[in-house]
Amino acid sequence: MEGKSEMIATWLKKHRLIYTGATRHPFILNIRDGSIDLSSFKRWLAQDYIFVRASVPFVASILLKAWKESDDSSDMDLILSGMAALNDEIAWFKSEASKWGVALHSVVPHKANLDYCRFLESVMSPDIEYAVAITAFWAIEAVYQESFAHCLEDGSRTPEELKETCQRWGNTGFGQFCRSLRNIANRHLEKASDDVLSKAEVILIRVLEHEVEFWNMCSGEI
Ligand SMILES: Cc1ncc(CNC=O)c(N)n1
Repeated sequence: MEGKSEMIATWLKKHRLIYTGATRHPFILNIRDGSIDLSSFKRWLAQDYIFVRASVPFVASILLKAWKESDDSSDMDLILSGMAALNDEIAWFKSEASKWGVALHSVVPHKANLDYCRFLESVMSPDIEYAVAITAFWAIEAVYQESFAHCLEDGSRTPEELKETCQRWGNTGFGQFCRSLRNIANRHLEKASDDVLSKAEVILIRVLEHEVEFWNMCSGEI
């Protein structure tokens, strides 16, 4: 197989439409142009809190795979920093929810969220190779980074009260974290068999589809 060195770039080119669908979703474009409906934002806040909690065991499973399978101990340091960020994030969701009057304990997860959390659980299986799982982790984080960074670019009209949310994932430190994850994924994909490569490509597409469904759920009237 030719050119295994930048698999992520190859796949992003190949699956550009779905990637753009996930990172430039109307939900994000509506934050960026200031037309976001606050009930949609609150729905996102409540549902994402559930998703972020489900991300903790997911990231823990990746930490375990890195410990077992990686040849580079700095992988673990980065993944551990991702876990620490989730801890801060959970505290942030609680304070943000109380600011917006959203009662997190009574939130019922919607179908798209349940489906996505079930998908995360499937990737936690010990049968899923590290290269595949880290590709999924990168994609999950990259979608949020690219989406929220877009809301902070010059010319955006993001409402003042939503800027802190956009900063959470749109900041340059998180951008660097995503680039480091991408480098780790590329390095492991380079050594992977064709079978593992095709599994990683499928996982990447699944993540992007789940992200689109998640935004759809937040935008909808349900
Ligand atoms: C649905 C979804 N996708 C990605 C992220 C970003 N990861 C951690 O915060 C998130 N919070 N929610």
